[in-house]
Amino acid sequence: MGTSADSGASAAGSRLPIKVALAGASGYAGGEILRLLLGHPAYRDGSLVIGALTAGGNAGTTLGSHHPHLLPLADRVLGPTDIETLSGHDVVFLGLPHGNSAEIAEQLPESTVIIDCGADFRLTDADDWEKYYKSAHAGSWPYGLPELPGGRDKLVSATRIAVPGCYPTVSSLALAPAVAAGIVEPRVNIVAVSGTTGAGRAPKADLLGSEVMGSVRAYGVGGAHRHTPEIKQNLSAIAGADVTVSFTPVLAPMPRGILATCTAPTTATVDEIRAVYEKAYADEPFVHVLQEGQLPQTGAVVGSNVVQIAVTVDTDAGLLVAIAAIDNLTKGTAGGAVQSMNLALGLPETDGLSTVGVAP
Ligand SMILES: NC(=O)C1=CN([C@@H]2O[C@H](COP(=O)(O)OP(=O)(O)OC[C@H]3O[C@@H](n4cnc5c(N)ncnc54)[C@H](OP(=O)(O)O)[C@@H]3O)[C@@H](O)[C@H]2O)C=CC1
Ligand SMILES: CC(=O)N[C@@H](CCC(=O)OP(=O)(O)O)C(=O)O
Repeated sequence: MGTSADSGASAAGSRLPIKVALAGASGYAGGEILRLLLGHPAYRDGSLVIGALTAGGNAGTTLGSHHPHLLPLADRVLGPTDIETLSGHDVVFLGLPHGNSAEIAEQLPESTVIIDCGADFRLTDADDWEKYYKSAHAGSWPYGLPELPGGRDKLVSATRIAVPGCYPTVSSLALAPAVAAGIVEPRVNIVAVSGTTGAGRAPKADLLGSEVMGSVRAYGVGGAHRHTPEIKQNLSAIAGADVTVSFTPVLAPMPRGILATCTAPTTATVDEIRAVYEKAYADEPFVHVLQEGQLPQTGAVVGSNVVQIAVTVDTDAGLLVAIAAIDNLTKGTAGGAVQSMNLALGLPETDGLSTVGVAP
């Protein structure tokens, strides 16, 4: 890890107490950010304070009416998501639907650390953005995935951070070591099963309990899902050349978690591959490469910021098989956002983030 507690104390010290605002507090990502902040050592010792909390149509209601588990903040009334409410903070988290971040970001001072959980600033290629999001490209910001090669350096002292999508987080980390080491051909296939909180909280007919329970279904197939270019961007940057990505998301009847099964052609042995992964992630506090014979499961990472990864080789098929699990709301959004905040402010990177899940 590149950030020491000592340098953290001095960097954050220049802004103490750190005042944090959150836009989209009634949503799933917003609720999870607040859960993590309430357990953050800086909040507990008073050096981080939680300021404005905002929403869209739910402005004027209490946080507790949306997140009854966030008891210490239950009586807070959500404000409107506007510049007046969000000004005057050191850190502003944006947990808003895509397309809402740029207008807010451009009105806040450069010195404000803005951490966007939406997609608006993730893609560097304007054509990709326009093809998948059907709107004008707002630009790109440092990408909030420190475990990617060179990823951490971009976040230290950053004042604008784009938190990755949940599927790109798990898929990129599952494949990055193999791609970086050149032990797979640059053609990867990813099938990832997600819980329903990945779709957000806004009501949608095909996400009604009775539509989702007791059934598993693919969606966004055939390269249509907007996370395809994001995964391709990450892996191609690591490879230094184009990586072809086939990505198929699958919706499962569970609230949290993603299990991604990733394959790529290889001639390497399982021992060679394991050695590559163990070396790549040896110093990463949140990436756990499992022992031979163990397999990741979403139930083991609920509420934690951990990515569990297992790697093996299907020798008959000539394929590397990397399987990875995350909690989409923690490492897949809010945990990644808080980890990025820690790096940006020079706080210890792991502060407020558990490696211990909730099970069963
Ligand atoms: N859920 C996940 O696993 C992940 C989510 N993300 C991203 O995080 C962001 C938030 O997602 P999530 O929390 O799931 O979404 P939710 O639908 O659960 O929450 C959205 C939040 O934004 C507010 N909001 C909606 N429209 C507007 C608007 N026009 N102006 C102001 N506020 C508005 C909502 O307020 P109100 O209640 O008033 O409508 C709510 O607080 C999205 O960009 C999403 O893509 C990223 C990775 C994973
Ligand atoms: C289950 C489900 O619907 N998941 C969401 C992805 C959630 C996420 O990470 O996405 P963004 O931040 O890019 O919206 C989807 O497929 O659209």
